[in-house]
Amino acid sequence: MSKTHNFQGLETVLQLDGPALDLLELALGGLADQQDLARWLCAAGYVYPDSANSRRLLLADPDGTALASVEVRPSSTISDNSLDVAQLKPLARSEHGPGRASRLTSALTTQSAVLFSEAPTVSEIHKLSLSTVASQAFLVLVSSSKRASQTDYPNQLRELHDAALLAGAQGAGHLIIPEEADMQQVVQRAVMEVLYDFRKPTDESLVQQGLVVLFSGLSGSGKSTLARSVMERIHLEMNREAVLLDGDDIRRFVSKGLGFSPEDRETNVVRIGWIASRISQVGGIALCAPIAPFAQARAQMRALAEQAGRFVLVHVNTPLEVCEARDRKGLYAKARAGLVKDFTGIDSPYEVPEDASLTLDLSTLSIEAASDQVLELIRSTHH
Ligand SMILES: Nc1ncnc2c1ncn2[C@@H]1O[C@H](COP(=O)(O)OS(=O)(=O)O)[C@@H](OP(=O)(O)O)[C@H]1O
Ligand SMILES: Nc1ncnc2c1ncn2[C@@H]1O[C@H](COP(=O)(O)OP(=O)(O)O)[C@@H](O)[C@H]1O
Repeated sequence: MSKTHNFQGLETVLQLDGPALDLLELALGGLADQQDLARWLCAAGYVYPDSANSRRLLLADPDGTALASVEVRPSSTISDNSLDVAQLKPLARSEHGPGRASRLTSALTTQSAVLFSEAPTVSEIHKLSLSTVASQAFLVLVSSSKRASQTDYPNQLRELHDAALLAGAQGAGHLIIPEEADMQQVVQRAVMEVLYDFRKPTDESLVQQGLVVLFSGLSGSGKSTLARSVMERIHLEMNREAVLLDGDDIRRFVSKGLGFSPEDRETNVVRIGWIASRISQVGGIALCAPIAPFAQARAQMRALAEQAGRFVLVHVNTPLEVCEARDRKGLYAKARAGLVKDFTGIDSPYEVPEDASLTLDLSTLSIEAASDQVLELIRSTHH
């Protein structure tokens, strides 16, 4: 999610993520409307129209480098709950994203272009090399931000550059257009003359969508046991990559040193959310099994995950009495005796989720029956 803070105490800095950065770059290069950028900033919750009394913002990349400054004010169109942007000024060159050197961010004024939506096929290269105009052509791969974040994208770019060499074309580059921008308009602004348009209708179902599943519940409720069973079945039955981010492992390797105060728990859960969303971004399935007792941290995890792909929350609501009776680690006994403080369910709260896609009581359901339900949910979120 976006981060807003003051830069050297002077101006508000908005740290943008992938699609917003792509849109900013297009707007700076004259390929997208500044107004599209304003709408995106509002829709994604970066700025709120009613709180913007004409102010200057610095738009930064995730490293905090300010790429542009912009003035925003509430929209002059009364019905439009958005912002007007003015004076969008570049400050630094972008360095994020794949294939930086061959990325098109302003109009190709001198060359004619051949458009692709994936790496050129052998027959397309052949057709191109026979053409009398091939030597004037520039090959352009037109992609979305989502497509460009997939792991095979660098390969596609390499194949595009090879194709340009083989066909004797002028060169190759790629245009990354976020879903929020008008693709047709960007292409028209970027390319003066289209020699061939080899683009194929994009079938989104072919782009494997990532998923984050959060199993939240009390210690001993069965989160890890269930998540492990789900992971094995995803590998076997769906032939997909799934990674288990177990609460205990994360505490050992990622959140070592953190305790169980509400602040430390939030930090822990958001870290898991960040790692999970990176897995999801490349089409993987991340299964997370922390207690995650607080709604606020779960919401942050959801926001991170939904930027990358899908998110589902499974509430493992095995009753406290059962978890306590299991007490595999003896921690409930210690908590009751006051030897362990801030123990969830004893002297630290568990806020029951109101946004769970599934609620499973593992004192009455077998692991097989529970994992059947989770698998069904996962399949239904994957078309
Ligand atoms: N005070 C306190 N409260 C709750 N749990 C405690 C506590 N101290 C240690 N443990 C052990 O730590 C595991 C929970 O860690 P999590 O990272 O999942 O918790 S949280 O999401 O950050 O709230 C949890 O493991 P699981 O049983 O796998 O859930 C406990 O074994
Ligand atoms: N139906 C069930 N589902 C999940 N766990 C069960 C079930 N019945 C018994 N158990 C036992 O309960 C314990 C749950 O522990 P674990 O999966 O580590 O929970 P958590 O990760 O929520 O702390 C395990 O020892 C598991 O064998």
